[in-house]
Amino acid sequence: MLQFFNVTKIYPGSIKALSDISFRVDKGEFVFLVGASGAGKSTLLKLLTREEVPTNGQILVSGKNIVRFRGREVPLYRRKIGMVFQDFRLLPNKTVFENVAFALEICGLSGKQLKERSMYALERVGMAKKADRFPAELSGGEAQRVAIARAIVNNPMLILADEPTGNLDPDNSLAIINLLKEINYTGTTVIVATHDAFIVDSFRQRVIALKDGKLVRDEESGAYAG
Ligand SMILES: Nc1ncnc2c1ncn2[C@@H]1O[C@H](COP(=O)(O)OP(=O)(O)OP(=O)(O)O)[C@@H](O)[C@H]1O
Repeated sequence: MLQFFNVTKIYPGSIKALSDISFRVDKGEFVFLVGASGAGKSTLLKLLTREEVPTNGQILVSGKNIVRFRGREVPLYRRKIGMVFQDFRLLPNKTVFENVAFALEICGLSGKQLKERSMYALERVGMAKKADRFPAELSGGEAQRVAIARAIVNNPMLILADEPTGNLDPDNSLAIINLLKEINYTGTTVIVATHDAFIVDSFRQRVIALKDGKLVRDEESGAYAG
């Protein structure tokens, strides 16, 4: 489903964030991307969302070289990816329902279908009953559930989560990763960047470890530390 070929990313100022990275993730896999702060995890995710382009190397997603995308290809590609962030990034002046529906509106959906699909996504994350609340009225765990509903409402092929448990306590962290696992069971590929050792050790999934921009470990059923 996605493949990195010898990807290097050098930011202005000669900062080498990623160095000669190659790996492949198949459809339906669940991957923890681990590494200390500054190891290059966010850069790798930004290459996948096409917020950044590699300095060298190629990235294939669903058979397409995303490095070569031009113009309209980029927003169309991004619609197929669900993003989840540490700080939730919900729109404060929109309700829970509106936050999720907004992702569909951008794609031109309206009316009954928009309502049904938004409510179904909220049901999947257990937040339908709070559809009319505003983000400020939610706990961190609830806010992250809504963010996940927003990420899945378009039926993405890929979910990228950048430190999704960074603002949550251990119980909520487990619940959020369990939710991402449930979504993964339905065939969506999931990549979670994290430095939460407790989470990684609890779930024992594939682990790709970065250190100083290099891929230093790729293990099935891995632990946080090698
Ligand atoms: N836009 C940028 N311009 C210049 N340097 C950058 C930029 N973004 C990241 N870097 C640098 O690239 C390296 C990798 O950063 P990155 O954010 O990918 O690491 P990370 O593993 O996600 O860290 P964290 O867990 O703290 O988010 C770091 O040295 C960082 O300072």
